[in-house]
Amino acid sequence: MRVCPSPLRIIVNSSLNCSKEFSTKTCHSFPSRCEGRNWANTPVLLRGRPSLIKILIKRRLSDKFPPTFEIPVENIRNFSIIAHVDHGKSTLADRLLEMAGAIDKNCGRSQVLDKLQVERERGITVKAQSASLIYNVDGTDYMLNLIDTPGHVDFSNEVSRSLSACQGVILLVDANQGVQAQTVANFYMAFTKELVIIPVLNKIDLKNANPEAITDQLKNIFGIEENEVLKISAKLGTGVDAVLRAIVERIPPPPVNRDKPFRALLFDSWYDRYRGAVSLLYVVDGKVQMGDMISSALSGKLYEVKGLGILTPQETPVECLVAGQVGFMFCNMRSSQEAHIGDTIFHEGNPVAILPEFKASQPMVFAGVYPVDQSHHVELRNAIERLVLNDSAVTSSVESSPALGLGWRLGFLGILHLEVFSQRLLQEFNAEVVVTAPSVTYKATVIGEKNIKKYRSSEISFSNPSQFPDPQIVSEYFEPFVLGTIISPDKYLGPIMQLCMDRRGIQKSMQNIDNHTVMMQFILPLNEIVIDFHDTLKSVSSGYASFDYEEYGYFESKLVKLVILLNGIPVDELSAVVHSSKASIVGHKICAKLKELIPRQMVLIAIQAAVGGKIVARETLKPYRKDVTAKLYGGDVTRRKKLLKQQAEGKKKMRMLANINVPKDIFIDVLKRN
Ligand SMILES: Nc1nc2c(ncn2[C@@H]2O[C@H](COP(=O)(O)OP(=O)(O)OP(=O)(O)O)[C@@H](O)[C@H]2O)c(=O)[nH]1
Repeated sequence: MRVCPSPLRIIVNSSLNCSKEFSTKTCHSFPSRCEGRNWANTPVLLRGRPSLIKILIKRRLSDKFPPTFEIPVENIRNFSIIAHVDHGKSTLADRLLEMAGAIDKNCGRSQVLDKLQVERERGITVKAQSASLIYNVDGTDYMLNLIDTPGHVDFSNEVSRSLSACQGVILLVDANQGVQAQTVANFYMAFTKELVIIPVLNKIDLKNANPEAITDQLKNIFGIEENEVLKISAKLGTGVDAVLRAIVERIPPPPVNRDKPFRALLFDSWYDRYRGAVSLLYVVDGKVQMGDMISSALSGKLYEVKGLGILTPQETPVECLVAGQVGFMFCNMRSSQEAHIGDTIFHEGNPVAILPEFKASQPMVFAGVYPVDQSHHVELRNAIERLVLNDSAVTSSVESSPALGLGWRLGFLGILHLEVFSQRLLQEFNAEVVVTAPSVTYKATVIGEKNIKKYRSSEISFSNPSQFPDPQIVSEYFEPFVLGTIISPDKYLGPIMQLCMDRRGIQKSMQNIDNHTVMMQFILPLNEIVIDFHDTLKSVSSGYASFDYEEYGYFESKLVKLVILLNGIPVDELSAVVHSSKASIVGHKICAKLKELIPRQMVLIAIQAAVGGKIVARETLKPYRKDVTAKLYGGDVTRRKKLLKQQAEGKKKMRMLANINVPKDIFIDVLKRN
């Protein structure tokens, strides 16, 4: 808590949630003005005696949150809300927060737990967020630790990470759309972890909602009985109290022991300028207090606990965290790599059994990320390190490119993940980047003793087309496949089958989940789905089909390197690895797309695609000289200079490839098929 001199400005906590400011004439009106609102994080302008205001604030905070160790384990419930994209997870989280009094109904914000700018702009959750609520049922206070998770498949890592701190989940299903692909994936994720599943149908207020039919779907697919299903409207708040009661009644308290030595699972972290790495802990045994010396099982390093707190959903400091609780801790972890997701934290000199580390998701797509200006290399390195701390699914290694300089090859769970990451780099760290064409990781078996020695193994992996091994030294190439699940109304079956066949898919199964809806499984090459499969699927099914996928292993494939040449010079940054049957089609598409994307320049540009020295496609971009001052007849010289300056600024946004200026976003845009 910070108290500044007159006029008094009190910020109980610096991360603002309800950012309305208000002022009062005297401090005596403070309690009444604040009654019933969540003001713990609100900056308050007051005139009065600081000491009195401090007392009022403390009293109010302690009203809501008794010292955390006073809450018995049997009154704690840890749960996540899981669902398909847009089925209403964040809206339900808002209602739960409101009903528990953690946020004010009139604070003027929705989806309160979607804190990132990118989440608010895109209207999707990309980062799981926790909140601890105190909720009273029949005269007993319960501490509910809720985690709102993302719905998109590219962020499934966030869901599985969150579930490791929970004993139950709310499986939310849109009563209009019904069971979708991520509903199935999320259900099985919770089911295999043996968590209690509370099925909840949302959006029953919608005119087209059909709760009875969707209840049947839940029964057919998951064997969920009708009497287990709750029906709510998260938007209007209808039935949400029954959800809170079900959480208390159906989900068991965490299986923890407060008498054992301290042991906690580090399951999320973020970077703070002043405090370094902040870790989110699920305390499994014992308790941790301010000033304790703790150790990390993975690094063996020692730290002194400098701060502890719970998220309410604002950061609320506490003196200690006890077994069963979810809370944050900072302890002078200066380097981002020190806060390792899945690590076990314990008291110094008191080793404990290491908690099972959860299986990290493997990155599916890789792309080169380079600073727009090489002089910003160090700043970008720091930004990437800090962002990776908050997004543990991203992997990174250093790489360089003749055209783009020094950069990193980053691994992502999908294209949306890549786009969100680069958007966060810009918004949260002011780091503008060039992202190269995304690619998946291929494998090859190398032959010849000399070559095996050179590569140090007979099997090599590569994700960058520039590392494509010479076909003469390779006996087989392998590419990764996924098992895709598609759920759609049956009237779109034809176009969906056609799309999957076009993408080299093999049908594995088909099941009716009700009279109008089918669930299909296809084995698909990952490189055929990473870029635009989801968008195309949506467009062929008028938006009704949903898609989810999981790894299915590597299979032999006839791969070739499709080299793109600009005026005869090969450009690795634009080249791609493709199946031989698709080389010509993809080559024509890339050349046509490049013709569209590269601005006409003063020289003629030949755009060619080649496989093994044979040209498979060609486009020609005619020369053009743009005299921006041509329209000026006489007039002031400053106008002429202004136009030339604008033209020079435009050129700065271009990258030089094979002596040709190209827009910096060309690498991703060229792969988008539409
Ligand atoms: N009519 C109606 N609309 C709802 C209800 N619940 C949520 N919505 C709307 O559904 C849309 C998606 O809601 P969100 O809460 O963002 O969904 P989400 O599941 O958190 O979305 P992701 O995190 O992106 O997966 C928003 O426009 C909400 O206003 C409801 O009960 N009734």
